[in-house]
Amino acid sequence: MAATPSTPLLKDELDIVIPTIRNLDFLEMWRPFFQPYHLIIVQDGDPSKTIKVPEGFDYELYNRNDINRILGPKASCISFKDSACRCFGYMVSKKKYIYTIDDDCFVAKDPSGKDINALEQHIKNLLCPSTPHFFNTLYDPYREGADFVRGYPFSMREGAPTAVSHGLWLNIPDYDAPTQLVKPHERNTRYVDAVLTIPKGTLFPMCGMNLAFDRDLIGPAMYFGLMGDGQPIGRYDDMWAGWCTKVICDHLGLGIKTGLPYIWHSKASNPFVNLKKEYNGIFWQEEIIPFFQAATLPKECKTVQQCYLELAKQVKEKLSKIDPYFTKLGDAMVTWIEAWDELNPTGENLAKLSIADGPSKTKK
Ligand SMILES: O=c1ccn([C@@H]2O[C@H](COP(=O)(O)OP(=O)(O)O[C@H]3O[C@@H](CO)[C@H](O)[C@H]3O)[C@@H](O)[C@H]2O)c(=O)[nH]1
Ligand SMILES: [Mn+2]
Repeated sequence: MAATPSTPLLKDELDIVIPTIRNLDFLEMWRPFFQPYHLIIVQDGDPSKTIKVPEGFDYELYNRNDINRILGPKASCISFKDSACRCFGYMVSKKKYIYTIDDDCFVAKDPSGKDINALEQHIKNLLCPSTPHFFNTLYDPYREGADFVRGYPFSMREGAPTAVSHGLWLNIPDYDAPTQLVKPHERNTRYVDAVLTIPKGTLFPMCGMNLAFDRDLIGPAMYFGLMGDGQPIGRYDDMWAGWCTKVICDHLGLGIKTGLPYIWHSKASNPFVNLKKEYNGIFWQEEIIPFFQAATLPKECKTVQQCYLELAKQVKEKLSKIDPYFTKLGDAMVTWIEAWDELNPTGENLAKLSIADGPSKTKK
Protein backbone atom coordinates (compact mmCIF):
# COMPACT_ATOMS: atom_id res chain seq x y z
CA MET A 1 0.00 0.00 0.00
CA ALA A 2 1.56 3.30 -1.08
CA ALA A 3 1.99 5.64 1.87
CA THR A 4 -0.51 8.45 1.64
CA PRO A 5 1.45 11.62 0.82
CA SER A 6 1.56 13.63 4.00
CA THR A 7 0.05 17.07 3.54
CA PRO A 8 2.54 19.68 4.78
CA LEU A 9 1.47 21.01 8.16
CA LEU A 10 -0.75 24.14 7.96
CA LYS A 11 -0.37 24.17 4.16
CA ASP A 12 -3.42 26.39 3.65
CA GLU A 13 -3.17 28.25 6.95
CA LEU A 14 0.27 29.78 6.69
CA ASP A 15 1.87 32.46 4.48
CA ILE A 16 5.61 32.96 4.06
CA VAL A 17 6.50 36.67 3.98
CA ILE A 18 9.78 37.71 2.35
CA PRO A 19 11.04 41.32 2.22
CA THR A 20 13.41 41.75 -0.67
CA ILE A 21 15.54 44.03 -2.80
CA ARG A 22 17.03 41.19 -4.89
CA ASN A 23 16.11 38.15 -7.00
CA LEU A 24 14.85 35.25 -4.91
CA ASP A 25 17.20 32.50 -6.06
CA PHE A 26 17.59 31.53 -2.39
CA LEU A 27 14.17 29.86 -2.70
CA GLU A 28 15.73 27.05 -4.73
CA MET A 29 17.35 25.68 -1.57
CA TRP A 30 14.08 25.99 0.35
CA ARG A 31 11.95 24.46 -2.42
CA PRO A 32 11.39 21.07 -0.69
CA PHE A 33 10.07 22.86 2.39
CA PHE A 34 8.44 26.03 1.00
CA GLN A 35 6.93 25.02 -2.34
CA PRO A 36 3.59 23.84 -0.91
CA TYR A 37 3.05 27.20 0.80
CA HIS A 38 1.87 30.56 -0.48
CA LEU A 39 4.50 33.31 -0.50
CA ILE A 40 3.90 37.02 0.04
CA ILE A 41 6.85 38.93 -1.39
CA VAL A 42 7.26 42.54 -0.32
CA GLN A 43 9.54 44.24 -2.82
CA ASP A 44 11.36 47.17 -1.28
CA GLY A 45 13.16 49.99 -3.08
CA ASP A 46 12.60 50.84 -6.74
CA PRO A 47 9.22 49.40 -7.80
CA SER A 48 10.23 49.48 -11.48
CA LYS A 49 12.86 46.79 -10.79
CA THR A 50 11.75 43.25 -11.62
CA ILE A 51 12.27 40.66 -8.89
CA LYS A 52 12.86 37.19 -10.36
CA VAL A 53 11.05 34.41 -8.50
CA PRO A 54 11.99 30.81 -9.34
CA GLU A 55 9.34 28.82 -11.23
CA GLY A 56 6.88 26.66 -9.34
CA PHE A 57 6.16 28.88 -6.35
CA ASP A 58 2.70 30.21 -5.60
CA TYR A 59 3.11 33.86 -4.65
CA GLU A 60 1.79 37.38 -4.61
CA LEU A 61 4.22 40.26 -4.90
CA TYR A 62 3.70 43.81 -3.64
CA ASN A 63 5.98 46.72 -4.51
CA ARG A 64 5.81 50.30 -3.24
CA ASN A 65 3.28 51.30 -5.88
CA ASP A 66 0.98 48.53 -4.67
CA ILE A 67 1.40 49.55 -1.04
CA ASN A 68 0.55 53.16 -1.90
CA ARG A 69 -2.43 52.08 -4.04
CA ILE A 70 -3.82 49.74 -1.39
CA LEU A 71 -3.25 51.86 1.70
CA GLY A 72 -3.49 55.36 0.22
CA PRO A 73 -2.36 57.94 2.81
CA LYS A 74 -2.00 55.16 5.41
CA ALA A 75 0.96 53.84 3.38
CA SER A 76 2.98 56.42 5.35
CA CYS A 77 3.24 53.89 8.18
CA ILE A 78 5.06 51.33 6.00
CA SER A 79 8.84 51.88 5.92
CA PHE A 80 10.71 52.35 2.66
CA LYS A 81 14.27 51.08 2.04
CA ASP A 82 14.32 48.97 5.18
CA SER A 83 13.36 45.35 5.85
CA ALA A 84 10.64 46.79 8.11
CA CYS A 85 8.49 46.88 4.95
CA ARG A 86 7.85 43.18 5.53
CA CYS A 87 5.04 43.95 7.98
CA PHE A 88 2.88 44.97 5.01
CA GLY A 89 2.88 41.28 4.13
CA TYR A 90 1.50 40.43 7.56
CA MET A 91 -1.31 42.92 7.03
CA VAL A 92 -2.43 41.68 3.59
CA SER A 93 -2.20 38.01 4.47
CA LYS A 94 -5.47 36.19 5.11
CA LYS A 95 -3.92 33.25 6.91
CA LYS A 96 -3.74 32.33 10.58
CA TYR A 97 0.05 31.89 10.65
CA ILE A 98 2.99 33.83 9.25
CA TYR A 99 6.58 32.78 8.71
CA THR A 100 9.01 35.53 7.69
CA ILE A 101 12.54 34.91 6.45
CA ASP A 102 15.27 37.07 4.92
CA ASP A 103 16.48 36.30 1.40
CA ASP A 104 20.05 35.67 2.60
CA CYS A 105 18.98 32.86 4.91
CA PHE A 106 19.47 29.30 3.72
CA VAL A 107 18.77 25.77 4.92
CA ALA A 108 21.10 24.88 7.81
CA LYS A 109 22.19 21.38 8.80
CA ASP A 110 21.74 19.87 12.25
CA PRO A 111 24.71 18.13 13.97
CA SER A 112 23.78 14.86 12.23
CA GLY A 113 24.17 16.63 8.88
CA LYS A 114 20.43 16.57 8.12
CA ASP A 115 18.82 19.57 6.42
CA ILE A 116 16.72 21.51 8.93
CA ASN A 117 13.12 22.16 7.90
CA ALA A 118 12.89 25.45 9.79
CA LEU A 119 9.25 25.94 8.82
CA GLU A 120 8.23 22.57 10.24
CA GLN A 121 9.95 23.33 13.58
CA HIS A 122 8.32 26.77 13.81
CA ILE A 123 4.93 25.17 13.22
CA LYS A 124 5.62 22.64 16.00
CA ASN A 125 6.64 25.52 18.29
CA LEU A 126 3.44 27.45 17.50
CA LEU A 127 1.11 24.46 17.80
CA CYS A 128 2.16 23.56 21.31
CA PRO A 129 1.84 25.70 24.44
CA SER A 130 4.42 27.98 26.07
CA THR A 131 5.37 28.22 29.76
CA PRO A 132 5.83 31.95 30.47
CA HIS A 133 4.47 31.76 34.02
CA PHE A 134 6.79 29.13 35.53
CA PHE A 135 10.19 28.14 34.13
CA ASN A 136 10.71 24.49 33.16
CA THR A 137 14.40 23.68 33.66
CA LEU A 138 14.31 20.83 31.17
CA TYR A 139 13.40 23.33 28.46
CA ASP A 140 10.33 22.61 26.28
CA PRO A 141 8.18 20.15 28.31
CA TYR A 142 5.90 19.45 25.35
CA ARG A 143 8.75 18.11 23.24
CA GLU A 144 9.12 14.38 22.54
CA GLY A 145 11.35 12.89 25.25
CA ALA A 146 10.93 15.76 27.72
CA ASP A 147 8.36 16.74 30.33
CA PHE A 148 7.69 19.00 33.26
CA VAL A 149 10.23 18.47 36.01
CA ARG A 150 9.50 17.68 39.65
CA GLY A 151 8.06 20.69 41.46
CA TYR A 152 6.34 22.09 38.41
CA PRO A 153 2.80 22.92 39.53
CA PHE A 154 0.29 20.60 37.89
CA SER A 155 -2.20 23.47 37.81
CA MET A 156 0.16 25.26 35.40
CA ARG A 157 1.02 22.41 33.06
CA GLU A 158 -1.62 23.37 30.48
CA GLY A 159 0.68 26.28 29.61
CA ALA A 160 -0.23 29.34 27.54
CA PRO A 161 -1.05 29.67 23.84
CA THR A 162 2.10 30.30 21.80
CA ALA A 163 2.00 33.55 19.84
CA VAL A 164 5.57 33.77 18.53
CA SER A 165 8.34 31.33 17.55
CA HIS A 166 11.74 33.04 17.32
CA GLY A 167 14.34 31.02 15.43
CA LEU A 168 18.11 31.46 15.46
CA TRP A 169 20.96 31.54 12.96
CA LEU A 170 24.16 29.61 12.25
CA ASN A 171 27.13 31.27 10.55
CA ILE A 172 26.51 35.07 10.55
CA PRO A 173 24.93 35.92 13.94
CA ASP A 174 22.55 38.87 14.22
CA TYR A 175 25.02 41.21 15.95
CA ASP A 176 24.70 44.98 16.16
CA ALA A 177 27.17 47.12 14.22
CA PRO A 178 29.65 47.82 17.06
CA THR A 179 29.88 44.10 17.81
CA GLN A 180 30.21 43.31 14.09
CA LEU A 181 33.04 45.87 13.85
CA VAL A 182 35.08 44.41 16.70
CA LYS A 183 34.34 40.79 15.77
CA PRO A 184 34.11 40.79 11.96
CA HIS A 185 35.08 37.14 11.61
CA GLU A 186 32.99 35.69 14.40
CA ARG A 187 30.67 32.96 13.21
CA ASN A 188 28.05 31.13 15.20
CA THR A 189 28.89 27.43 15.00
CA ARG A 190 27.05 26.41 18.17
CA TYR A 191 23.91 24.38 17.56
CA VAL A 192 21.92 24.36 20.82
CA ASP A 193 19.19 21.74 20.69
CA ALA A 194 16.62 23.63 22.78
CA VAL A 195 13.40 25.65 22.63
CA LEU A 196 12.77 28.00 25.56
CA THR A 197 9.79 30.09 26.55
CA ILE A 198 10.80 33.66 27.36
CA PRO A 199 9.49 34.21 30.90
CA LYS A 200 6.71 36.70 31.56
CA GLY A 201 8.12 40.12 32.47
CA THR A 202 11.29 39.63 30.46
CA LEU A 203 11.94 41.50 27.23
CA PHE A 204 14.12 40.12 24.43
CA PRO A 205 15.69 41.40 21.17
CA MET A 206 13.45 39.93 18.47
CA CYS A 207 15.16 39.28 15.12
CA GLY A 208 12.97 39.21 12.04
CA MET A 209 15.32 36.96 10.05
CA ASN A 210 13.75 33.61 10.98
CA LEU A 211 10.44 34.33 12.75
CA ALA A 212 6.98 32.82 12.89
CA PHE A 213 3.84 33.93 14.66
CA ASP A 214 0.14 33.30 15.11
CA ARG A 215 -1.42 36.19 13.20
CA ASP A 216 -4.81 35.73 14.85
CA LEU A 217 -3.29 35.90 18.33
CA ILE A 218 -0.75 38.70 17.91
CA GLY A 219 -0.70 39.95 14.28
CA PRO A 220 -1.71 43.60 14.93
CA ALA A 221 1.26 43.99 17.33
CA MET A 222 3.77 42.94 14.66
CA TYR A 223 4.28 46.46 13.30
CA PHE A 224 7.94 46.91 12.36
CA GLY A 225 7.88 50.67 12.92
CA LEU A 226 9.10 53.66 10.91
CA MET A 227 12.62 52.85 9.72
CA GLY A 228 14.88 53.48 6.75
CA ASP A 229 14.35 56.26 4.23
CA GLY A 230 13.58 59.60 5.88
CA GLN A 231 13.83 58.17 9.39
CA PRO A 232 16.54 58.79 12.05
CA ILE A 233 16.85 55.08 12.81
CA GLY A 234 17.14 51.73 11.04
CA ARG A 235 17.61 48.07 11.94
CA TYR A 236 15.43 48.47 15.01
CA ASP A 237 12.29 47.38 13.16
CA ASP A 238 12.14 43.86 14.50
CA MET A 239 13.35 45.00 17.92
CA TRP A 240 10.52 47.50 18.22
CA ALA A 241 7.94 44.94 17.18
CA GLY A 242 9.40 42.46 19.68
CA TRP A 243 9.23 44.84 22.61
CA CYS A 244 5.63 45.86 21.87
CA THR A 245 4.68 42.23 21.21
CA LYS A 246 6.22 40.90 24.44
CA VAL A 247 4.46 43.52 26.62
CA ILE A 248 1.16 42.64 24.94
CA CYS A 249 1.76 38.87 25.14
CA ASP A 250 2.50 39.20 28.86
CA HIS A 251 -0.69 41.21 29.32
CA LEU A 252 -2.86 38.77 27.34
CA GLY A 253 -1.26 35.62 28.77
CA LEU A 254 0.41 34.50 25.53
CA GLY A 255 3.82 32.88 25.12
CA ILE A 256 6.91 33.56 23.04
CA LYS A 257 9.50 30.86 22.35
CA THR A 258 13.09 31.15 21.16
CA GLY A 259 15.68 28.61 20.04
CA LEU A 260 15.18 25.96 17.35
CA PRO A 261 14.97 26.16 14.39
CA TYR A 262 18.24 27.39 12.98
CA ILE A 263 18.75 28.80 9.52
CA TRP A 264 22.11 29.46 7.85
CA HIS A 265 22.58 33.24 7.63
CA SER A 266 24.93 33.78 4.70
CA LYS A 267 25.51 37.51 4.31
CA ALA A 268 27.05 39.95 6.74
CA SER A 269 25.65 43.36 5.95
CA ASN A 270 28.10 46.26 6.01
CA PRO A 271 28.87 47.16 9.65
CA PHE A 272 29.70 50.77 8.77
CA VAL A 273 26.39 51.24 7.00
CA ASN A 274 24.68 49.43 9.88
CA LEU A 275 26.36 51.71 12.41
CA LYS A 276 24.87 54.76 10.72
CA LYS A 277 21.41 53.13 10.74
CA GLU A 278 21.67 51.92 14.35
CA TYR A 279 23.47 54.94 15.81
CA ASN A 280 20.48 56.63 17.46
CA GLY A 281 19.02 53.29 18.47
CA ILE A 282 22.12 52.38 20.48
CA PHE A 283 21.57 55.44 22.69
CA TRP A 284 17.77 55.52 22.63
CA GLN A 285 17.39 51.88 23.62
CA GLU A 286 18.84 52.68 27.05
CA GLU A 287 15.64 54.67 27.66
CA ILE A 288 13.28 52.63 25.48
CA ILE A 289 13.92 49.40 27.38
CA PRO A 290 13.05 50.85 30.83
CA PHE A 291 9.89 52.27 29.23
CA PHE A 292 8.78 48.82 28.03
CA GLN A 293 9.87 47.19 31.30
CA ALA A 294 7.64 49.60 33.21
CA ALA A 295 4.77 49.61 30.69
CA THR A 296 1.45 48.40 32.07
CA LEU A 297 -1.79 47.98 30.14
CA PRO A 298 -5.21 48.53 31.76
CA LYS A 299 -7.37 45.43 32.23
CA GLU A 300 -9.91 47.01 29.85
CA CYS A 301 -7.42 46.34 27.04
CA LYS A 302 -8.63 42.91 25.95
CA THR A 303 -7.73 42.85 22.24
CA VAL A 304 -4.32 43.25 20.61
CA GLN A 305 -5.56 46.39 18.87
CA GLN A 306 -6.71 47.94 22.15
CA CYS A 307 -3.36 47.06 23.79
CA TYR A 308 -1.44 48.43 20.83
CA LEU A 309 -3.32 51.75 20.74
CA GLU A 310 -2.72 52.13 24.49
CA LEU A 311 1.00 51.49 23.94
CA ALA A 312 1.03 54.05 21.11
CA LYS A 313 -0.43 56.63 23.51
CA GLN A 314 2.25 55.86 26.11
CA VAL A 315 5.02 55.98 23.49
CA LYS A 316 3.97 59.51 22.53
CA GLU A 317 3.60 60.60 26.17
CA LYS A 318 6.77 59.08 27.58
CA LEU A 319 9.30 58.69 24.76
CA SER A 320 8.83 61.93 22.83
CA LYS A 321 11.14 63.63 25.32
CA ILE A 322 13.97 61.54 23.83
CA ASP A 323 13.25 62.74 20.29
CA PRO A 324 10.26 64.08 18.29
CA TYR A 325 10.59 60.88 16.22
CA PHE A 326 8.59 59.03 18.88
CA THR A 327 5.60 61.29 18.35
CA LYS A 328 5.72 60.37 14.67
CA LEU A 329 6.19 56.70 15.58
CA GLY A 330 3.27 56.77 18.00
CA ASP A 331 1.04 58.24 15.30
CA ALA A 332 2.30 55.65 12.81
CA MET A 333 1.37 52.90 15.29
CA VAL A 334 -2.20 54.22 15.25
CA THR A 335 -2.21 54.42 11.45
CA TRP A 336 -0.96 50.82 11.33
CA ILE A 337 -3.89 49.61 13.43
CA GLU A 338 -6.35 51.61 11.30
CA ALA A 339 -4.87 50.08 8.14
CA TRP A 340 -4.83 46.61 9.69
CA ASP A 341 -8.50 46.85 10.66
CA GLU A 342 -9.41 48.25 7.23
CA LEU A 343 -7.74 45.29 5.45
CA ASN A 344 -8.87 42.76 8.02
CA PRO A 345 -12.46 43.77 8.70
CA THR A 346 -14.46 41.62 11.05
CA GLY A 347 -18.23 41.15 11.03
CA GLU A 348 -20.50 43.63 9.25
CA ASN A 349 -17.86 45.67 7.43
CA LEU A 350 -16.38 42.60 5.70
CA ALA A 351 -17.81 43.69 2.32
CA LYS A 352 -15.83 46.93 2.38
CA LEU A 353 -12.71 45.34 0.90
CA SER A 354 -12.44 46.60 -2.71
CA ILE A 355 -10.78 44.73 -5.59
CA ALA A 356 -8.13 47.51 -5.61
CA ASP A 357 -6.51 45.61 -2.75
CA GLY A 358 -4.85 43.03 -4.99
CA PRO A 359 -1.06 42.60 -5.63
CA SER A 360 0.71 43.79 -8.76
CA LYS A 361 1.89 40.28 -9.58
CA THR A 362 0.77 36.80 -8.68
CA LYS A 363 1.78 33.32 -9.75
CA LYS A 364 -0.27 30.20 -9.15
O1 LIG B 1 16.51 48.30 2.28
C1 LIG B 1 16.33 47.08 2.43
C2 LIG B 1 17.38 46.19 2.83
C3 LIG B 1 17.14 44.85 2.94
N1 LIG B 1 15.90 44.37 2.69
C4 LIG B 1 15.61 42.92 2.83
O2 LIG B 1 15.55 42.67 4.24
C5 LIG B 1 16.21 41.43 4.55
C6 LIG B 1 17.37 41.71 5.49
O3 LIG B 1 18.37 42.37 4.76
P1 LIG B 1 19.93 42.00 4.99
O4 LIG B 1 20.06 40.52 5.11
O5 LIG B 1 20.71 42.68 3.93
O6 LIG B 1 20.24 42.69 6.39
P2 LIG B 1 20.75 42.06 7.74
O7 LIG B 1 21.61 43.07 8.41
O8 LIG B 1 21.33 40.70 7.62
O9 LIG B 1 19.30 41.94 8.44
C7 LIG B 1 19.16 41.85 9.85
O10 LIG B 1 18.84 43.09 10.37
C8 LIG B 1 17.42 43.23 10.36
C9 LIG B 1 17.13 44.48 9.66
O11 LIG B 1 16.32 45.25 10.47
C10 LIG B 1 16.87 42.01 9.69
O12 LIG B 1 15.61 41.59 10.00
C11 LIG B 1 17.90 41.08 10.15
O13 LIG B 1 17.87 39.91 9.47
C12 LIG B 1 16.60 40.82 3.21
O14 LIG B 1 15.56 39.94 2.83
C13 LIG B 1 16.69 42.02 2.27
O15 LIG B 1 16.39 41.67 0.92
C14 LIG B 1 14.84 45.20 2.34
O16 LIG B 1 13.69 44.73 2.12
N2 LIG B 1 15.09 46.54 2.21
MN1 LIG C 1 21.04 39.14 6.36
